[in-house]
Amino acid sequence: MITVDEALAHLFSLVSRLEPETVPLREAHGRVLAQDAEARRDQPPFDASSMDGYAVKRSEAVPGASFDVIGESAAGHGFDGTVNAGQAVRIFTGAPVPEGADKVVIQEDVTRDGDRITLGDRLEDKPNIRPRGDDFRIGDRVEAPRLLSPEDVALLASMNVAEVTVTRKPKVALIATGDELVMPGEDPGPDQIIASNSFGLCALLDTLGAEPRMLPIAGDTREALETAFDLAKGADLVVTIGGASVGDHDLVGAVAGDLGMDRAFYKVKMRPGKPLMAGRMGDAAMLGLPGNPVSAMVCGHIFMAPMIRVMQGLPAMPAPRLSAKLATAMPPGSPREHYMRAQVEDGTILPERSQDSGMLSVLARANALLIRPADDAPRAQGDWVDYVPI
Ligand SMILES: Nc1nc2c(c(=O)[nH]1)N[C@H]1C(S)=C(S)[C@@H](COP(=O)(O)OP(=O)(O)OC[C@H]3O[C@@H](n4cnc5c(N)ncnc54)[C@H](O)[C@@H]3O)O[C@H]1N2
Ligand code: MOO
Repeated sequence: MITVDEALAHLFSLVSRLEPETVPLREAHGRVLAQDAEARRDQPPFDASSMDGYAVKRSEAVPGASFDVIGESAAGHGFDGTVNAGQAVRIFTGAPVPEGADKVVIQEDVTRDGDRITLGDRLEDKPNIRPRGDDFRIGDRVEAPRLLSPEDVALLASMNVAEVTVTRKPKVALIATGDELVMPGEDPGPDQIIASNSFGLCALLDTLGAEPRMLPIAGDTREALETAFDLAKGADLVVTIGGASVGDHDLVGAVAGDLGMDRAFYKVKMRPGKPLMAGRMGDAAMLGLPGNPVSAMVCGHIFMAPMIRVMQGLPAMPAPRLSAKLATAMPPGSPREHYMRAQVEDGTILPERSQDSGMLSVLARANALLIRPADDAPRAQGDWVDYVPI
């Protein structure tokens, strides 16, 4: 059996960055920038007022000073003339500051009488002006690779970037295997259960910005699996669920092998997730996940998600880890690296009482996978441990 780190190294060697494509900005959220995007203008494009008030010369803005109001500058409609000594222009937030003015006195500090204003006794020192290019300048870049957040999209819009070049979405085919499985909403027979893993993994793939495709459930026969692999053609990654262990009906490895899968490894020294397999299958990478529902989801976070990120052009990195203080002592760990379902709250982490890899209710209420290294020594309450947020 290989370690989790060794398995990840194999998985990274099975995938590479996909081709770039250009998409409208509206579709950029959650995509990974494949080419730097460049600001097409300065922002603000002119010295802009940050408040509603009066634009004057800063040197004249002293308590009690009076000015003639000679015009108005509103957002979208600037003032054409110049502000000279003793003059003010009525100005609104976002409007261009007129020539000659270098301060905006907020209207709360001003008394107006017709076209004459007088400043109050206590004035703010701030100019209340956002200088041209203060936010960004023409040619400034958002650098690739970058997973685009809603804030990035807002910035790109402001830069007048209407389209971005991003990595194409990884196409992922999901194959659930097992005669016992039926789809949610169907009527299960007495020995049957509902297929849950492909739904959880599809949802995870959605959040990762991939393009999942759920194939029909494949029964435990060679023919059914061959048909499923055939339907998966065209995918960048084929993910099978179940049938990975050593039982008489666990056929995934054998069928994939017969179909030409070049296996990189089988079995990882981890809990849950031991019977994991992976390899190359024609143009696609293949990841065989164990069927136990928690094992499949944990492997989704620990192995599938980092593979997707590499296909998107992001660096080859394990799932990001944080650390927290243990809320309780723990007995010695097991010989396999253990990803324990746990709850993190206010910087402390509490492992769930049940760590059965069939218990989805436990996984669903957990918000962390507490990582115990292989053969970990007993841990005291208050010890720092690593975890992967989920
Ligand atoms: N003799 C041994 N038995 C088992 C071993 C072992 O080393 N020696 N490993 C155990 C471990 S660890 C795991 S994990 C499981 C994995 O087995 P498979 O990948 O072959 O998965 P299945 O047998 O097909 O299913 C296991 C379990 O999960 C349910 N399942 C499967 N697919 C789904 C799905 N899409 N949605 C919901 N539930 C699913 C299935 O009904 C089984 O209950 O093997 C252990 N056995
Ligand atoms: O590895 Mo199994 O995934 O421990 O339940």
